[in-house]
Order: sequence, then structure tokens, then C-alpha cells
Amino acid sequence: MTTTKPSDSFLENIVSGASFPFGPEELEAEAKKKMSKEAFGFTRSGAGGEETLKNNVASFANYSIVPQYLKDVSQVDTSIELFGHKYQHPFLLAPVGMLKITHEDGEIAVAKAAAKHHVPFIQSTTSSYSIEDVTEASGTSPKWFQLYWSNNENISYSMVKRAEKAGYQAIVLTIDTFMFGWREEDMRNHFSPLREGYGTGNYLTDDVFLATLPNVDKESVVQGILENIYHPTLNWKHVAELRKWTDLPILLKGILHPEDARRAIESGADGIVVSNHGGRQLDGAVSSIDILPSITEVVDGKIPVLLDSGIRRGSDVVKALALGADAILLGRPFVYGLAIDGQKGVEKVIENFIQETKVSLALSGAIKVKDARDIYIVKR
Ligand SMILES: Cc1cc2nc3c(=O)[nH]c(=O)nc-3n(C[C@H](O)[C@H](O)[C@H](O)COP(=O)(O)O)c2cc1C
Ligand SMILES: O=C(O)C(=O)c1ccccc1
Repeated sequence: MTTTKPSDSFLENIVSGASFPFGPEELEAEAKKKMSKEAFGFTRSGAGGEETLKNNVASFANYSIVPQYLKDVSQVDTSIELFGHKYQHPFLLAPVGMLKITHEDGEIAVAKAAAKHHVPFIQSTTSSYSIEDVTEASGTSPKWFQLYWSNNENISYSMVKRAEKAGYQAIVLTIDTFMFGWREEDMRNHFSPLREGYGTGNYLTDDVFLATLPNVDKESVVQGILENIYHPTLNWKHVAELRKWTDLPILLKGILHPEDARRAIESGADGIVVSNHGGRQLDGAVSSIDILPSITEVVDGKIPVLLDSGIRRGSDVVKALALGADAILLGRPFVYGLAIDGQKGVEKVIENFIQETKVSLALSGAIKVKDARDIYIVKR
């Protein structure tokens, strides 16, 4: 059990005199100062008119928590269990590719920070560092692998096996990014980090991928990645195929339609991530938090339901848990921490997020994460 006095870290932040930004807007503004225009634009922006990006945050604000008091919440326990593993907090770090655009230490810094706080790190297929580099840097801390299916599926198979070998605990198949969303900021900035070679960590170290290339020069590697990652034929047969390959839990990330949630279960998925990819894929797509209740109704407790897109604060975690999520993924805020102060910046973002989550659960009247289900939520 994690015993906590949430007020301790609140007071600590007050007296420490350190000047780390608080709150998502401040984090974003500070990160903007540290990043190149292109990298910041890539990270912050959404697809199209950014309707979904904006709604992700606005939708959370449409829900209000109705707290209950006089329950003795002195022993708040934020731990959860997923697929037989106990985690200390109800959140994981979302897979974010190409983190070298944000900081030279990229995923190494993030995985180390996550390990320090016992928060699982989900490594992207397109990470700047490889599965093996991240494992060496972060040891046995919990890690999951996010898979972008390759047109040459021997490459996907190889990466799944590498993740298994490295002791990763789950495979997250992203289903919403078989092509890129219409990202105007990147077009404006003429910026594609994938083209510039920031997403090569797992490819340059993959013998199966390397064997498909005419030459191992930067241009061939990038071309090879692009040819594999654009994969509009992705369909349910690939999920069935992945199911045959691995005994690790499989989660489908990008589920928004309740019917797809039902099919995910039918296809043998062990979990789903309700997500619109942080508004970066289909502009106009529904907010994760708005569709969550319809999805949990269909899933009916059969498999864990995780959620991301728009989580910025501890109170957002409470809302997601109350509306039926089993855990959430934190996205952009940790990337901004990385931009601001590398590993230390990520640690600080995670630390504040943990504490704000604890305070928010306690002040809502929940002692355990499961109690959050009973929190009364009203929608404006
Ligand atoms: C810069 C950036 C890169 C991302 N790269 C990946 C990726 O490689 N794989 C993936 O499944 N999702 C990726 N995502 C989506 C995140 O996993 C997550 O769904 C999203 O960030 C949630 O939205 P939020 O950050 O606004 O909360 C990326 C998101 C950002 C911001
Ligand atoms: O930017 C993204 O959201 C993303 O998922 C991605 C993945 C691979 C390459 C470039 C972007």
C-alpha cells in the first residue's frame, strides 16, 4: 500500500524555491522555449483544424466531480493490477516516437524517469533508441512495446520477439496510424522527423529489417521505414496473426467505436486503449472521454480499458476512472518535461502528476482506485 500525505509534496513545492512550471499550459509554454519550432510544432499540434485536439481538453472540463467527504482517506492506495502485474499508480507513459527531436537522451531519459517512479514506459516502434538500449538503461522496470505493423510482417514479428526477449510485459498495437493524419503544422514547417531519421532506433538494430534494404545508408533506412509504416491494409486479420505470435497481453490502441471494442475482445485482445491519438489522426474524431461510457458498457469488465488523449491533471485521472477506465496514459506533458530538463524534467512532471492524482482521489472520497468507479460525475 502506498501511504501518502499528499499535502507534503504540495508544501515541498511551495518551500523549495525551485522554479519548475506547474500546470499543462505553463509546461507547454516552457517547453516551447527549449524546443526547435519544428519539434515543438510536431509535438503540440493536431490534425486538420485541431478540432479534436481542442475538444480532448474541453471534453474533460464538461465533466464535474461530485466529491464525498468524511470517509477517512488517510491511506490512499493508487495501485492497480493489469495482466497479473501490480503497478503503483493508475497511469503509464503513452508511446511517443522519435523523442530525440525533443532531447538528445530521448527515450533513455524518459525510461529512466519512469523507472524511478515505478511508472510503466510504453516504447514506440519509432523510438530514437532501440528496445535493447532502453532496457540496458532502465533495467527491470516495467515496459510495454507499442507496435506499428510493418508491411513486411517479418519485421513486426522480429520486433515483437525482441520485446519479449527484453522482458517487456505487453504489446500495444496501434490501429489508428496506418497513415498519417493531415497535420498542417508539419506541412507549414516542412518537417517530418521520420524522414529526418529520428525514428530509426528499432530499425537500425533489426536484422530482419536491415536484410530488406539495398544498402544500409541513411536514405535507404528512412525509405524502408516509410514503406513499412504506411499500411492502410491493416485489418482484423493482423490482430489474429499477432495473437498467434505472442503470449504477451495484446492491447489495441486507438479504439473509439463500441463495436470495435466488442471485436477487439472477440479477436483475443487482452485490453484496449480508448484514444484518438491526441487529436493527431482523424480531426473531428470524438473525444476519448466522451465515448468511454459507451465502450465500458460493451466491454462490461471483460478486459481492461485504458484511455488517453487530453489527460492533463490528476482530476482528469479521477474523471476517467470514475467513467470506467482502468488506467490512463499520460502523453504530451511528459514530453514537455523532457524538453525542459531531460530526465529530471520528466521525473518532475511524473512526480507532480502522481501527487495531484493522489490529492484528487482523496478529495473526491476514493481510497482505492477501484472506489473511483463510485464517484458521482455530472456532465454539463
Ligand atoms: C509527439 C508525439 C508522438 C507520438 N508517437 C506515437 C507513437 O509512436 N505511437 C503511438 O501509438 N502513439 C503515438 N502518439 C500518441 C500518444 O501515444 C497518445 O495517444 C497521445 O499523445 C495522447 O494525447 P495527449 O498527449 O494529448 O494526452 C504520439 C503523440 C505525440 C504527441
Ligand atoms: O506523430 C505521431 O502521432 C505518431 O504516432 C508517429 C509515429 C511514427 C512516425 C511519426 C509519427
